Amino acid sequence: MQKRQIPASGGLTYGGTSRNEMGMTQAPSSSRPLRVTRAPAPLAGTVAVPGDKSISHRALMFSALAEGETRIIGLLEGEDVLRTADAMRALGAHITRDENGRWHVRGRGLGALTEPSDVLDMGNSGTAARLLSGILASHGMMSVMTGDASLRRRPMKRVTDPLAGTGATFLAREGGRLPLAIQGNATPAPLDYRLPVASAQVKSAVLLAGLNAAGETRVEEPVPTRDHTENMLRHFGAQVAVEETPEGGRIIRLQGKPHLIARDVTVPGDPSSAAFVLVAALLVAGSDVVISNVGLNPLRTGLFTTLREMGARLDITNERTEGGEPVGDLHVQASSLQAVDVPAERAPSMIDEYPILAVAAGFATGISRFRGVEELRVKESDRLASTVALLEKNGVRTKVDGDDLIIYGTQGAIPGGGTVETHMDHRLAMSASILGLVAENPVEIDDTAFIDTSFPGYFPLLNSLGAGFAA
Ligand SMILES: O=C(O)C1=C[C@@H](OP(=O)(O)O)[C@@H](O)[C@H](O)C1
Ligand SMILES: C=C(OP(=O)(O)O)C(=O)O
Repeated sequence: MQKRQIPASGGLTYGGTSRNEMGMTQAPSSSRPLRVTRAPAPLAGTVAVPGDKSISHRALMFSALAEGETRIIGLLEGEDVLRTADAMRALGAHITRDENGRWHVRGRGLGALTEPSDVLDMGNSGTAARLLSGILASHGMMSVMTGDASLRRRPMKRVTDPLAGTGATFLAREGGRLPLAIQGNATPAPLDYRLPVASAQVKSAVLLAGLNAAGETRVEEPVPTRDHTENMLRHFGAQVAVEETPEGGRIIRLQGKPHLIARDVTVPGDPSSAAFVLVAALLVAGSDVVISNVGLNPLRTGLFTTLREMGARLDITNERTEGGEPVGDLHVQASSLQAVDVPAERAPSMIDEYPILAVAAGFATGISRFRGVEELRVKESDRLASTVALLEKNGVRTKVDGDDLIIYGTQGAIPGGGTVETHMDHRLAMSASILGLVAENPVEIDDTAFIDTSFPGYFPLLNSLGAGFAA
């Protein structure tokens, strides 16, 4: 198995993917299949998961738009985020990593990014592609963005439709998919947009385009989504006002042309990564685990609420605020879980956690229903279909009812024995690995390489708790 190196100032190598001399992503150079057998013993110990992916992307992008040098502590060094670092370098920011693992970004200042001389390759990352499109649309230059086979399948019209209102023009493939050519506008018009889907990526793309637009950019979201963009833009000096609507949504107003100034950013542990360790500890009998320094932004913690409703023994200790975000330590003990009915409004606060919640529901007692999970269809894989296949192949019955997913719990007796296809989806691979730890028969996973996009060091971390993965 080849290990990806962390670059000091460029020249990335990737574990799961490779690039040709044009900088374009090739099919995964080598897949990493894995056979997972039951955990040999209870999981025990204390671990810290890598930095938050959403916050890490934003820290690199916003610091590249600020004046001065930003220091980032705890940046996620996963492939998705390294793609963003690579892209911001290609746009003129100076980005390095020091020997203590801190990242330094010398920004260009708002409106001062330079035209990239080559295609920007966003790899597997929807967040990188969508947020960057807002920045590129509002700079007077021509750029082309692409990604790997998974990202090239994902919808981009959800961002290019609103961004066209700035005066930028886009040329994309059928259905608005990558590769995407963008002719940005140096004097973009500010947007006033109501999100048709609950998406923090679309909200952020519109807000980022608004940075370089004179006047006020307004975004209305029917259901609140993660607000890291709003929080971090304020941290860098922008004026962002947020108002709750009587219907439970939010209106965000950004004043254009702020003076963005470099500020240190401390990245908390990613709750979406902690989710896998948490569910493993809940399901492997006798486990007792602490996950320290996990981000607890209330727009990210829907899984914790849901697991508690299922009967999880989950305590949050040492709650504090770090770098403007709430953080704490999770203490989790193996628990006997009951089925749950997850309301649709909760989906944005746990959107990436459904595959691993599905494993917990498959192990639980009773019939669970996850309501309104249609957005799962447009992730790294069609996660509704791939989560169903993960469970069904391992002997757990499921049903898709419109946009709801129904899971028939096995009362702690998942048969296993299936071969799981992960479709270039890191969350599917991690969910399958946890299912394998508690299933009665070994589980085969076709490829675990994409785990490096969001959770480098995943298997060693779980093995330090006693999981016994052969990876
Ligand atoms: O803004 C972000 O950082 C993200 C938003 C979510 O996507 P959507 O905006 O498509 O829901 C999430 O699934 C993704 O992993 C990260
Ligand atoms: C959906 C995800 O990420 P992205 O949209 O950035 O590819 C994810 O990490 O689960």
